[in-house]
Formats: sequence, C-alpha cells, structure tokens
Amino acid sequence: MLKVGVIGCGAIGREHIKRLSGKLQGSMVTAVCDMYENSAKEAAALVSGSEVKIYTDVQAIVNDPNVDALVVTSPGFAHKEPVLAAVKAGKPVFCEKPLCTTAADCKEIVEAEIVGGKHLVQVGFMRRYDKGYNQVKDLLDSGEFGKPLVVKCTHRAIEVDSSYSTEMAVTDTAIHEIDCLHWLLDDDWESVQVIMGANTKFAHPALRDPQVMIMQSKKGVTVVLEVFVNCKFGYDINCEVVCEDGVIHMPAPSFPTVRKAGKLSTDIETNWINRFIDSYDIELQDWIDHAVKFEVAGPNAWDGYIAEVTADALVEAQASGKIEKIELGETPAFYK
Ligand SMILES: NC(=O)c1ccc[n+]([C@@H]2O[C@H](COP(=O)([O-])OP(=O)(O)OC[C@H]3O[C@@H](n4cnc5c(N)ncnc54)[C@H](O)[C@@H]3O)[C@@H](O)[C@H]2O)c1
Ligand SMILES: O[C@H]1[C@H](O)[C@@H](O)[C@H](O)[C@@H](O)[C@H]1O
Repeated sequence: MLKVGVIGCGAIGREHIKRLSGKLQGSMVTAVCDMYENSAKEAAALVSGSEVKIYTDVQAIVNDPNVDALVVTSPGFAHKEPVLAAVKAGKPVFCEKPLCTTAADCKEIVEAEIVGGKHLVQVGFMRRYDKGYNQVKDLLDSGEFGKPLVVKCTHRAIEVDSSYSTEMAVTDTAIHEIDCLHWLLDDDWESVQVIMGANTKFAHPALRDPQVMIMQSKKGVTVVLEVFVNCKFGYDINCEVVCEDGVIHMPAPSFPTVRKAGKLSTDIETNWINRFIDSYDIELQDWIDHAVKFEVAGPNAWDGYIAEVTADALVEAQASGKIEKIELGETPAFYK
C-alpha cells in the first residue's frame, strides 16, 4: 500500500485525494499539507476510515516516515520546493502540470534527479492517458495514414476570472497541447509563434483572448492551436491530424442526441474535471503501480522541462510577435 502525502488542497488536490483514498487500488492518503490549515483540514475530512496528518509545512510532510510518496497539487509557482524536497528525500513524486513555471527551475529538478540516480518524478500531463488521444496515436503509429503534416487543435473553456493572464493561455492552458502533441507525434519542437487578433468582448480588459499558437516540430509538422478561454459555450477540446494518406479526428466523450421542443441537440462538456475524469484515474493508477517499484512510466521530469522551455518561447512570442526558436539541448542519457 503506497502511503501518499498530498501538498496543495484546492480544486484538483481534493479530486486526487478522493481518487487516492477511495477509487484507486494500492494507495492511501496518510497526510495532507496546505499553506492554509483549514484547507488541509477540510481536505483531510474527505478521507474516511483512517487517520490523516495535517501539515502546513512542506518539508515536514516530505520527511514524515508515514509518507512513502508525494502528490503536488499546489499552484505551479509553488511546485519547485516540494518536488525538489521529495527528490532529495528519495521519495516518488507526482507533480501536477506545470512541473515549474520556468525552464531553469525544471532543469534544477532534472539535475537533482540525475544526481540521485533514481527516476522519481512524474508530471500530471493526463492527456497521454486519454482514450481519444491514444486512439489517434495508435492510428498514427500504425503507419496506415502516412506521415503527419498538420495538426489543428482547439482548447476552449467557458470563462476565466480576472486572475487569468495573457501568459497563462500558454503556461496554464496550452501547456497540455505542448506536451501531448510532442508525445503524440513523437517529435520535438523547433519553433513557435503566437497570433493575437480580434479580442472577445467577454475577456477582462488585460486579457488577450483568443490566441492562435503555431508550433512547428523538428520533423516539420505544423500545429495550429486556438486557445479561447471565454468561449462561453463549453470546455471544448479538439484535435485533428492531417496526414499524407488521410485525416484522423480525435473522438470526444459522447452525449445523447435529443429531439425536444422543435430542436435536435447534443450536449457538449462544460467542465475540465469531467472531460478528462477517466484520464486522471488511469494516470494516477499508473503512477501508484510504478511508484511502489520506484519507476516512472508516464511523463517524466525531462518532459516537464521540454514543456517549460517551449512555454517560455511561446510567452516570448506573445510579446515579440515573431517566430521564436526552441533550444532544448541534448537529452540526458538518464532519460533516453
Ligand atoms: N491536469 C489538469 O487538468 C489540471 C487541472 C486543474 C489544475 N491543475 C494544476 O494543479 C495545480 C493546482 O490547481 P488548482 O486548480 O487545484 O488550484 P487551487 O488554487 O484550487 O488550489 C491550490 C491549493 O494550493 C494551496 N497552496 C498554495 N501555495 C501553497 C504552498 N506553497 N504550499 C502548500 N499549499 C499551497 C492553496 O492554498 C490551495 O488550497 C496547478 O498547478 C494547476 O495547473 C491541473
Ligand atoms: O486551461 C485549463 C485546462 O484546460 C485544464 O485542464 C487545467 O489544466 C486548468 O488548470 C487550466 O486552467
């Protein structure tokens, strides 16, 4: 039984606590930590049948002998401290995306992991576990469609509040496609560009929304990604891969088509929690199954670093309006 300590008891922290203590096999939550004690207490109350220790200090929960592994669900800017502490303590750690908010911080984690000599870090890029993306990947990998040429994606959300900035369209939102498409295409990023044109009337005054991000891979695949976080109609994730010998369109979870009051209609998803609910379950089960063996099968610290280098370039491209190059450097032998 993997005894897990969860750091950051907000929205997704509580979702993961419920998974790790009830829904999934082979784990239990033995400790929780939040900078606000009340938040930690409320989260601990979600666990029934066993005692959960409450912490407000990151180092203390990492050092707890009754904690075998950590799940980090604090905001991105607060990921570095707990992830580094877990790596230094030799404990497996699942960190929600992004690994850190700068490439330099991600590199520090990569270097600490290499020094420790054990694969301990998994990043919460759950789309790699999504059924639809995996169906697309299987078709691409079969070779039946020839080589991929162009990928068209949308990442739309109903609305965001005033704390969501123009940069977050990259660092919080597009970061999923940055990782997922690198995995889907089995390719690294060469260059990126951001086009910001007409703004929606629903964006708060400081926010550029929508944004079109164009990313080119090393093998020459062009990705066109629309990020539109005040679309008002739903949480709408789409991905279409145009190949030499055909086009693959990712399926979305389906809803019934109904006839009522002179209308034929089908619901679409409105909430990220539900859109990827199965992926979160499969992702964390996979993490548990490997963490007990000190293995990482999902996206690792190097993937977290790649995503952040690419995100940094996209943020630069937002400001410059130019095509920005991605400089990753050699993949360390430890991650090959
Ligand atoms: N994979 C996904 O689809 C997905 C979905 C939602 C959120 N996330 C990621 O999960 C993380 C958390 O997002 P959220 O929506 O749950 O945020 P949230 O704001 O709801 O919760 C964050 C919690 O962390 C606590 N916290 C802040 N700083 C802390 C610190 N230094 N130490 C301990 N606790 C601290 C806050 O008090 C809060 O309770 C973010 O990195 C976000 O990008 C991922
Ligand atoms: O844009 C949102 C993404 O679609 C979700 O999957 C979460 O990662 C959330 O944190 C982001 O704000």
